[in-house]
Amino acid sequence: MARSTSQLYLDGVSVSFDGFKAINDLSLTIDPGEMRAIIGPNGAGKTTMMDIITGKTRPDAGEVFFNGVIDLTGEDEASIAELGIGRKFQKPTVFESHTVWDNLELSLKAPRGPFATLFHVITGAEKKRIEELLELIRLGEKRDELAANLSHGQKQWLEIGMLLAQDPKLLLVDEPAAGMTDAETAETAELLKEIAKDHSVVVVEHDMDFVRSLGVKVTVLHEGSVLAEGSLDHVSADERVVEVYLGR
Ligand SMILES: Nc1ncnc2c1ncn2[C@@H]1O[C@H](COP(=O)(O)OP(=O)(O)OP(=O)(O)O)[C@@H](O)[C@H]1O
Repeated sequence: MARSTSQLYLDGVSVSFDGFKAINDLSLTIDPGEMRAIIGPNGAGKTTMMDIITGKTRPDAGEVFFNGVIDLTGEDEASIAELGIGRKFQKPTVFESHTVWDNLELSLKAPRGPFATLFHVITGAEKKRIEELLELIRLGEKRDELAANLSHGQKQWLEIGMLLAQDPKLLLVDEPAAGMTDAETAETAELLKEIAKDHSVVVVEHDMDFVRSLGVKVTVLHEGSVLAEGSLDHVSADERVVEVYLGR
């Protein structure tokens, strides 16, 4: 697909650590409003790819564009977040000693330095947005609960809600189902599908049942580049994918 109409565009991206090519001529395009699952063995370069997109790691070569025109290799982490790329790390990082509601309120995108945050009076529109987020992340009943008292899965959902409060265009989600109960995993797939109705989403995941339930195009990474791409059935039928990953 053309760069100009893409949400995220990587072309010929490489990065080495001490001479080892963690990302090797990687090319990948995500459409606006697309959800994509990224799978691949340990060390395939999934985390490094996310680090490059979010400005944590600079590529040695290649192009990385957001919204078709914004060269991310020229931006730092803070400005990339500001541009509308949200990243959810594997481990939830919510404010444990605050309530669910306050976690969301503190995350809302608003023009606020330290003083604005301290003296900010929440508007009706902001309250409505928090209500919407609470419903989406299945925590309406837990709004007054301290985040510390949530289950692992609920903390993951809260953090996803906190990212959404920033109004990102693209959400990068690293192994959301890890450590979740089966019921939470199934609910997380539904949640991501709802989010993908109006965001682009990139999900890295090892749980193949979870990936199947997302029902989206899958990219298999291996040794820093794309080994296969297509539906889960398509890539699962690829002998090379079975050999390096699925057959293990
Ligand atoms: N900062 C770094 N310095 C040196 N080597 C690194 C660095 N970051 C990543 N690597 C190496 O690059 C390779 C790719 O790692 P990466 O973490 O991106 O893989 P991954 O696909 O995310 O794996 P996993 O599924 O285990 O999370 C690995 O061999 C890793 O050891």
